[in-house]
Amino acid sequence: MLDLGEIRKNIDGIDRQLVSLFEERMRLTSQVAEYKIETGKKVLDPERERQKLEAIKSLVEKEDNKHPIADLFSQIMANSRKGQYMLLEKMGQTLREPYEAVDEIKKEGAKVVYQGVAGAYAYAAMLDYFGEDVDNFNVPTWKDAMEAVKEGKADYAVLPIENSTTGSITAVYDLLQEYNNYIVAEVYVKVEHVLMGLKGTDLSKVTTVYSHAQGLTQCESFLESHKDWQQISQPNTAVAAKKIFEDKDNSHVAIASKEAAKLYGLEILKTDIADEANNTTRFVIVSKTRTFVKNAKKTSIVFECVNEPGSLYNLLSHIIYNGLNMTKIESRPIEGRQWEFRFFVDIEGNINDQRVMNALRGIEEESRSIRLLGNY
Ligand SMILES: C=C(O[C@@H]1C=C(C(=O)O)C=C[C@H]1O)C(=O)O
Repeated sequence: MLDLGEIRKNIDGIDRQLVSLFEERMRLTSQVAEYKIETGKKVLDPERERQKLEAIKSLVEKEDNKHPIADLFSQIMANSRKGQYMLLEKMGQTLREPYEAVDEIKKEGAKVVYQGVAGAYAYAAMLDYFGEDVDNFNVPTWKDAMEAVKEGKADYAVLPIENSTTGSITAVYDLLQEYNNYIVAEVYVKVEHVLMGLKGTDLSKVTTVYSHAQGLTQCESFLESHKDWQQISQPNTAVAAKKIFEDKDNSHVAIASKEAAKLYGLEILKTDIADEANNTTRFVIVSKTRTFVKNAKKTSIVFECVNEPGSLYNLLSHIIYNGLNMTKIESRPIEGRQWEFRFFVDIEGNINDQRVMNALRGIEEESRSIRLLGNY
């Protein structure tokens, strides 16, 4: 009968040796880092790593151990690189481009662009962030809003990035990649649909309800109890509200935001009519300048990795290794390279946080490309 306790004691002895050898190896790789700091040589040396893995595989006696030993040494080398990036960042050898750190994003006198019409949810997000008196204008598309910021016609654009029920707004992610604009803030707007009509509207005499198709779908249960109402969709909810105001027919009602009701002087006939009580959209405030608030808590990046096994896993390992919390990952196809993707990632932390610096450094060194999208 084998003695489990005895076997485990032997394993413990071997592990002690492995740990001490590992630490000795890490000390040597720190010296390599010092050499690299002096000479400007890159941390990752793929050829050396390839040769190392081949050499290590040839050392094993048992064929079955070839794969596990290569796996183990890949991890050891990846960790030695992470340690080296940490040293490089600590020594001030950062690759990060400079940015302007401010106490607050400047709102006074700012010109703001949003997509849609007054009373739409982007409009509500803008008022929420910049205040009721904001100098603003609107454009037909999200791309127009990005363009207005790029050309300096607006200081900031307000763009929806994700909805709690329907998910990411992928077209906006693509625009963040296409334009060199930065995310400087975010705003969460609860999409609260209300029923509105002309002052004194009698619900029992209503014949027609206008809204955006999404608005009608999102209030399905409420509309079930008004089956006799004809449902007519409009380009967006604010246009539906405007229609009620212009048509002056008190048998017509609209489903839109509270802001739209206020803007067109309509009476709110019923609140909270959406099926999903916590329907929220997250908007980002985008600027042409690299200006981030000092107390920013979230870092957004976009990177591309090479198309080979484990490459995404390896890049994400920089986030895990530095103990950071990843709050979002979104993949989007890369134009002109079929079935290759770029990844948009949000992590908790300020870009001056040592752990964030280390992780971004590692991803920067080992990805095909990386761009900082914002810190807010
Ligand atoms: C330690 C070095 O840096 C990196 C890590 C390696 C390792 O841990 O063996 C090997 C090559 C480099 O990618 C080195 O260049 O020797």
